Amino acid sequence: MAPVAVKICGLSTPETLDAALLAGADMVGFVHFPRSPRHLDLDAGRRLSARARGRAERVALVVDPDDALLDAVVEALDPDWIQLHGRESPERVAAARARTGRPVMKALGVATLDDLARVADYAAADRVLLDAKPAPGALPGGNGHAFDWDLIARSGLTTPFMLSGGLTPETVAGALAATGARAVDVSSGVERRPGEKDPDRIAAFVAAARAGS
Ligand SMILES: O=C(O)c1ccccc1NCC(=O)[C@H](O)[C@H](O)COP(=O)(O)O
Repeated sequence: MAPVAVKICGLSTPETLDAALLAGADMVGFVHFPRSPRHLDLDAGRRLSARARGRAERVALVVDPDDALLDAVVEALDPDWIQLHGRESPERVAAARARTGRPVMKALGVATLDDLARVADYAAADRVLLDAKPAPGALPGGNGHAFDWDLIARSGLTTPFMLSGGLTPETVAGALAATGARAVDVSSGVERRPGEKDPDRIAAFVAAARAGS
């Protein structure tokens, strides 16, 4: 069986990006969303993404982007993936995929079985990322909250997914066992404080995910 794929999201410095690459992360995520403590402007995103080129799959994360923002992010970061982390419809996912020529990962917030039923609507996405549904007024993601993993088994979900939301080096092995996920994503759980990644926790997360495979 292939090893569990690991994405480290919200990287914002060369040092922490290098820590993720050295640890063997499969995907590295760059957030372009001004409200986020992990926001990178396009110039900073361009530099970090270039640094990771060919060393991991680079993910540009945007929230309800219009076409102009999609174009600008693709021009600057030349990402391997686009992650849509807002309220994008299935039609918008398909349009973003066609416009950018990049695979699209669509994040879906999960709090109930009904939320998991929505996965079936997103066949246009190349990958679905299941994250905790944010509280009203909170950021769309990166909140460090887990959802009830038992919902996944109860839903009968058969579509492959990336598991996200409140994962840490301490919990990721249990999450893999509980959900059967073959891909995981983390942001807050490898930080010292919002927006400040910890290289040691990044390494510990990747090792724990691989050990739990
Ligand atoms: O990380 C952010 O600041 C962010 C802001 C706006 C939309 C999405 C965001 N992050 C999305 C991610 O992919 C996170 O890794 C995911 O939500 C898990 O975050 P966490 O629970 O903190 O590990």
